[in-house]
Amino acid sequence: MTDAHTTGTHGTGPFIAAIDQGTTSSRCIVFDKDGRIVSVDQKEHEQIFPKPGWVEHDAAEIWENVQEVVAGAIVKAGITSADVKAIGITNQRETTLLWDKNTGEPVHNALVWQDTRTDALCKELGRNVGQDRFRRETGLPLASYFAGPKVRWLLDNVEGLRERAEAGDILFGTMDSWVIWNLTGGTDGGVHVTDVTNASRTLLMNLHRMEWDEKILSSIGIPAAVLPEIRSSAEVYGNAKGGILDGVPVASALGDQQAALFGQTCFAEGEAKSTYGTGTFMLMNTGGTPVNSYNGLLTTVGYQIGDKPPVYALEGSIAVTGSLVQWMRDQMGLIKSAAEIETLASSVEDNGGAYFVPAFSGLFAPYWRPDARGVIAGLTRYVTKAHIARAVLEATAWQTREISDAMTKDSGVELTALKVDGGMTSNNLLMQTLSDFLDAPVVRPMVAETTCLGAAYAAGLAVGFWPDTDALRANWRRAAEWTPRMDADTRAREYKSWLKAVERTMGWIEDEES
Ligand SMILES: Nc1ncnc2c1ncn2[C@@H]1O[C@H](COP(=O)(O)OP(=O)(O)O)[C@@H](O)[C@H]1O
Ligand SMILES: O=P(O)(O)OC[C@H](O)CO
Repeated sequence: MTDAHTTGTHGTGPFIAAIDQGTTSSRCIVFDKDGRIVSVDQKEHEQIFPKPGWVEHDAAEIWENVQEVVAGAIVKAGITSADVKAIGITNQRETTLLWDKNTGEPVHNALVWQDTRTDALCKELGRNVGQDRFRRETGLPLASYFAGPKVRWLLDNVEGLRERAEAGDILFGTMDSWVIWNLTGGTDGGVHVTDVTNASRTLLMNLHRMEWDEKILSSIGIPAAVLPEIRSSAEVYGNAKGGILDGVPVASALGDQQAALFGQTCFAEGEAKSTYGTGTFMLMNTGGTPVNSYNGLLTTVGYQIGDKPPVYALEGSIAVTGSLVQWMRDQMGLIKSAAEIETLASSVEDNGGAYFVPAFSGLFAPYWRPDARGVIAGLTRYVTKAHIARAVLEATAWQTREISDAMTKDSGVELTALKVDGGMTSNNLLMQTLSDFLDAPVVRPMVAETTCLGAAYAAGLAVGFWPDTDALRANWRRAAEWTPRMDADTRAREYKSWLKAVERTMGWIEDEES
């Protein structure tokens, strides 16, 4: 690893504020013109697990927290709304909310992206409508991960909701829409919009036309009256009404993984980033045309700046990475803090023959198998908790390798380097392992908060705070780099064992159980 630190004093303003409404917390960061962090405020919200496989959030709590962290970040920065030229929004994607437009009340908790309650519904839709149709029109496989089936579940399961939705009283949104609607006035004239990146995660948007797909809407059974207007990722949707940022333009929205792609300045075709948090999401910029995936990736929108044409991306989504480390800490009690996994794993030379495939809620990319469940393979009496810790970290690295292989097959582009960010990238052993398994350099930027940075960049472009993407590229600075050290034979042998362990996870859940 090499270090190339540069820290400087913050500029004197003006500034851009970005709100990241994430899976576990909401945060607000104020950035200066050089893309440096001026202040941060963050608040966690409750994770609600009503049944196995169900995950919900209280959207009213989230909106309260968003207002708190925005005020917190502005106060910490010692500035006023006059110093803030625009607000950008980024968000956990797919998490689905319906609310009453007359009262502003959510009709149910939000159904979180990890929630698997729509598995059976997706199977039924696959039989009736066909998997291919969804792939072709929306770029996505039919899976419970995405928003559309969650909307249908709510309409079917909240009493009287379908009638209210058809009468035009109910609004649907992912968390970007919910935050923007509230920020711009809520029941007092709030704008009901989403951006192309978030819309591309619903299974409802036609990826080629960037419009809601009427045929798909009618086959899933969702009335068009609930849908937000689809807009670009960088334009002024409206001004904040009330609150500490009253009057400031709300000027960007991007799903958090697309925001990280933008914040990592992956503006050229073939550039890729991977974000290591609760889950891991690798995105590669594929330019102006959507690339079909035949290897289990998602075709998605990377970003769209104002009236410029959209830029597409290929994505590999991994459901469980950082959350496996949390599981080791909270459920197994094998470590006291997430950081301790590195010390434990470093106390042994290798995995001792153990491979851990964390298919806790099935496998996402590149398999899309809801019937898979977690497996620790290769156990002997020799294996210690330190070997398991090592296998936990290797699981994240091998899953990235599988996605990188799929990306090369789909795009024809060989990965020359991977830009990384997210909480797990503070783990040096993991980053070295990743570079070893990918056989490519792994690079981490100075500003690790690339998600908020991407939203700030898009908002700043929309209001002319930054002139163009070249100015943003100039802000990107390398903080650390890891290069491969593993020999090719070891890599090939280990990869084969990993793939064998993956095989063992499949088909654990029988049809009737799902
Ligand atoms: N040193 C570490 N080694 C491995 N995993 C870590 C480490 N530090 C944090 N994590 C994991 O990273 C995740 C938090 O990263 P973050 O980017 O904040 O996630 P998110 O945005 O998804 O909430 C947690 O799941 C945690 O277990
Ligand atoms: O909020 P995060 O960082 O866990 O990201 C969640 C993803 O957007 C889910 O697709």
